[in-house]
Amino acid sequence: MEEKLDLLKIREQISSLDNQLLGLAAKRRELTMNVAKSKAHIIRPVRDQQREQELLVKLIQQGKALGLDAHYVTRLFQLIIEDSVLNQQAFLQELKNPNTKTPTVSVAFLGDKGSYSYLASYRYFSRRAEEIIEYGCASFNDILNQVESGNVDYGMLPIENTSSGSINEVYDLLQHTNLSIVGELSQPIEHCLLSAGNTSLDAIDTIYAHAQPVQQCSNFLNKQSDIRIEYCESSADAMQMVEKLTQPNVAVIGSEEGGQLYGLQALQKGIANQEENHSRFILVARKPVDVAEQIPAKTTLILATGQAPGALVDCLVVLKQYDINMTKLESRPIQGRPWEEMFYIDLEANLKSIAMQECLTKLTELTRFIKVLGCYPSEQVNPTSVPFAALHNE
Ligand SMILES: O=C(O)C(=O)C[C@]1(C(=O)O)C=C[C@@H](O)C=C1
Repeated sequence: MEEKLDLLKIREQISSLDNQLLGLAAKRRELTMNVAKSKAHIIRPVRDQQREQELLVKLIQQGKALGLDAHYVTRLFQLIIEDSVLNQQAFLQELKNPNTKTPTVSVAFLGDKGSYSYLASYRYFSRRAEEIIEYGCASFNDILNQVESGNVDYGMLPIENTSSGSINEVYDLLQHTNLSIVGELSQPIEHCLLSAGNTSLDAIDTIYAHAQPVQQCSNFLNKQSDIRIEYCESSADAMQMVEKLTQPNVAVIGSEEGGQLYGLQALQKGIANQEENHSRFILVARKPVDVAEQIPAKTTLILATGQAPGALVDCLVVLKQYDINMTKLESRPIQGRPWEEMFYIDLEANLKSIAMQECLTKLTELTRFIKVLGCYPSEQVNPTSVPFAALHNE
């Protein structure tokens, strides 16, 4: 009895400390927003990795004196700094594009509540809007139509995945749209096998899933004998189906978070081929945005070269001349022109920079067709590493 009382008391103390930690995290966030306001005036980059490293090294030393290990302190503060960077970026971006600031946004995404695109939409706008009007769509084409017609403000589209690669259908649709890419988001995708009610893996003979998760979980699925895959338009459709059937022999591939919306439980977690499974999403809108100078920007282009030997190489040499880094190069066939390719290129550059403008002029001379799909803030916050000596007591 005494032990139980003790446990309750200790837990109360822990909860009270956790609450204080949250209060401090909120105060820190407020201070970093003041930093962002100051950087808006003096036009300094949001990221200062030297300051981050000094901060981490000092915190590791202070943590050691308190009995906290270096890796724990590093991970904790890398996460806090990532939040700080992303919030500062969102703030500066709103300042640069005041017309885009609205408390309510309408977003079209693939599938219904609980789909990966639904979760990505909520995550992206958690820093940017107070309310989301959801618009679940049956296809990628429908998402673009909803934005193009003015029915919704934004469309969220998956573009690539670390295990299954590029999503070709989305690339092909981007060739023909007038919409602009205004944002990106990298979202961890944690596939689970979910079921309605109590059952076991052995009892499952039918799995409902979207084609992408099936591809990304092929190793797990190949190991299951006598399993039938029922393909669905989206992961949300698949989850709805399994919720409706409520049978012990059916399961669905989806996220645990999404499954909770349908009362589904995880039979097995982490079933993707690659442990680190991430999808990159792009956000499209009718009007392009400008990216604040303090933020790392990406510009996405599509271009078609002539059939001359080395035509693509000539374009890449121009990027090298202007010291512009390319983070992705994808090629897709051009409809009606057999064996000709359209190239999609992601560049680490702000469209409004002099280098990018001059580079575009040169690329235009070298290509048959060129179009800027958008310039948007890069959401990739690579954690600052700490020197080996700081981590290892030296
Ligand atoms: O000190 C700054 O300049 C900040 O922007 C704050 C902060 C932090 O959260 O500590 C965030 C980003 C920078 O890379 C460095 C530090």
